[in-house]
Amino acid sequence: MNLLEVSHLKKYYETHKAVDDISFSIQQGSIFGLLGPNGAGKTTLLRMLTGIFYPDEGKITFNGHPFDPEKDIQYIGYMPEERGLYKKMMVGEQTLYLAQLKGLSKKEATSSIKYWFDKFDINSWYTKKVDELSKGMQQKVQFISTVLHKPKLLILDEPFTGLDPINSEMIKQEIFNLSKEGTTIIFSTHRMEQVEEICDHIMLVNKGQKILDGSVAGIKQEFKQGLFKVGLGTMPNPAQMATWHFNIIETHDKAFTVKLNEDSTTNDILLHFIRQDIPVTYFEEILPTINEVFIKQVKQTEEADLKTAPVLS
Ligand SMILES: Nc1ncnc2c1ncn2[C@@H]1O[C@H](COP(=O)(O)OP(=O)(O)OP(=O)(O)O)[C@@H](O)[C@H]1O
Repeated sequence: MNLLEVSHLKKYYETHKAVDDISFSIQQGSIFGLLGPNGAGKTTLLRMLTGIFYPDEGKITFNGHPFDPEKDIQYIGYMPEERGLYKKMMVGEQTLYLAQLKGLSKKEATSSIKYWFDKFDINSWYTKKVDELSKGMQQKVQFISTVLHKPKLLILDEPFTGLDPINSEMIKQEIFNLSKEGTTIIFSTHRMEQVEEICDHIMLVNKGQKILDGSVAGIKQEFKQGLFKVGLGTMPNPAQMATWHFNIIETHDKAFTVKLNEDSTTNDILLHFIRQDIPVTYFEEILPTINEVFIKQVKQTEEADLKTAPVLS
């Protein structure tokens, strides 16, 4: 089931098209990565999904019905990139206030706060002012404040900024746990290695438009280039490497990166060595990283834009 369906969404700042006809859907429980270079329109899009902005055009369907920001906001948790805790308020008092704003009773809020503060072992922070916490500690409080009301849709904008590796790991595990329990997560970041580790689906936007949308595994398959790593037990001489089935791209000792030619198959690579009695110690397909796909796609749209731009005389 899709928790969110977005259809032909548009948002303009005067004449500038910040979000320009974007459509996509997100399955319940998915961890969906929203990617794009600076100024692509991600924040504008997230603000429409959280009811902060109304779209100029298009439709958002949330949990099977037309999105109603006033009613649905209690089912959404949004951790924006600019953090929004009140600096002079005590941590406990503040989390209680934020949970009640999201519709929890005082009793429910207190019990949820206890659960999360125990889990993160931060009970001693309860009576501290936000001001007295480090940036990373504030980040943890902000994360807790975003999930206290058990949102159906959790939107996290750069949730790991300022966190050390241990705290990043803790938050990452919580993201996985929440997804397993059925929470749908939109995760916006510029850190591509985190996208590979965390997301099951990604959407890439540039200049307000969607340029790629699919499962992480599917996108890696779509952009693969027939590259393989072959490890050999003995060093072949140049004549033993010569074949029309593949080209050698890189050599490291007895390990080779090869590019398969279009009419050949992976078995042709293996047979090439086996027939010559050269032992194959390992064989692995090299898939592109999401970072490589991101750079390739963004560059491609920039080049296409340059070609269609009017020539100034
Ligand atoms: N309040 C505003 N008024 C006018 N233009 C705006 C406003 N907010 C954003 N923009 C413009 O809209 C475009 C999209 O901005 P947005 O903040 O949504 O991008 P982003 O993808 O979140 O970028 P970043 O990764 O840098 O945070 C940019 O060109 C930006 O300059």
